[in-house]
Amino acid sequence: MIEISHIRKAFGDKTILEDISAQMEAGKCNLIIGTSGSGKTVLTKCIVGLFTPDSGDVLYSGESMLTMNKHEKKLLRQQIGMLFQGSALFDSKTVEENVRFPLDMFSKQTMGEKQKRVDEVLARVNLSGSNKKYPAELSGGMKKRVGIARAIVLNPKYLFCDEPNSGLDPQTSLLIDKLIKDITHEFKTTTIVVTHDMNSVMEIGDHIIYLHNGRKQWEGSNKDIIFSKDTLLNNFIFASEFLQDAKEMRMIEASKNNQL
Ligand SMILES: Nc1ncnc2c1ncn2[C@@H]1O[C@H](COP(=O)(O)OP(=O)(O)OP(=O)(O)O)[C@@H](O)[C@H]1O
Repeated sequence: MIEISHIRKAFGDKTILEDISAQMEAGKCNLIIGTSGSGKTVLTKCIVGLFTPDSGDVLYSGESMLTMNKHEKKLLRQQIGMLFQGSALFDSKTVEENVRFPLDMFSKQTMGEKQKRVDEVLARVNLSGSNKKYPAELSGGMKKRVGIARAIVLNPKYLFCDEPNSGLDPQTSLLIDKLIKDITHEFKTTTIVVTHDMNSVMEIGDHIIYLHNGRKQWEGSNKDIIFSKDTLLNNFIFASEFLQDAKEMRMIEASKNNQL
């Protein structure tokens, strides 16, 4: 579990994050959502240690990241898998070289052991047989799956996904969401997904943190969201008439189910 407590971050005299506290639960998909510029990336960078908050704390399994020494931070980083926006693969490396990269950096495994692990994670993301391909030969969805394989190759406790659906068609987005959800539940990772994708919010949002102007405006699950009366959240999530109708239908469905 990751706990953030009273995080504040400013750049110069511009306050970006104000007093944000939340818990990211293990074995769950924790989503950070909000309009552009609301502070999602800055908050995520504070959580992974790329930015130091001006005040507040970030606790990984109860231990403050801010007071860790260099060695402890290095150990923590090895427990964090990251899926970057746009996948961030090395174009000059093959799929298997990309996926093996964290093992080359951090593990003392033999080449044979690394190969076995690479094959395992490629199979997990349904890319067996693509080992020798180069990123240029892959579709956007395949690149994301390579990115996911690389993010999980060290068996991370924490998995960060930055806008995993950006640039993907709706059908491929669903597959990527399903993969992230399954991996989270299967390996009990504490997964944090930064997203704009409303479908992801409803499909994989076990726990959602909604930021507005650098503050936590709302927190809850995808089930709570349909009944939320928070106007800002409603305007953000159910922006169009179509989505508003979908929300009403879900509310009717949910209340019917409760009556059964
Ligand atoms: N290194 C930085 N120095 C100064 N200001 C920054 C820095 N990084 C981000 N900001 C500012 O912080 C605010 C929040 O940015 P952030 O990137 O966290 O928003 P976001 O919610 O992730 O937006 P988007 O959805 O567009 O990615 C913006 O006003 C941005 O200009």
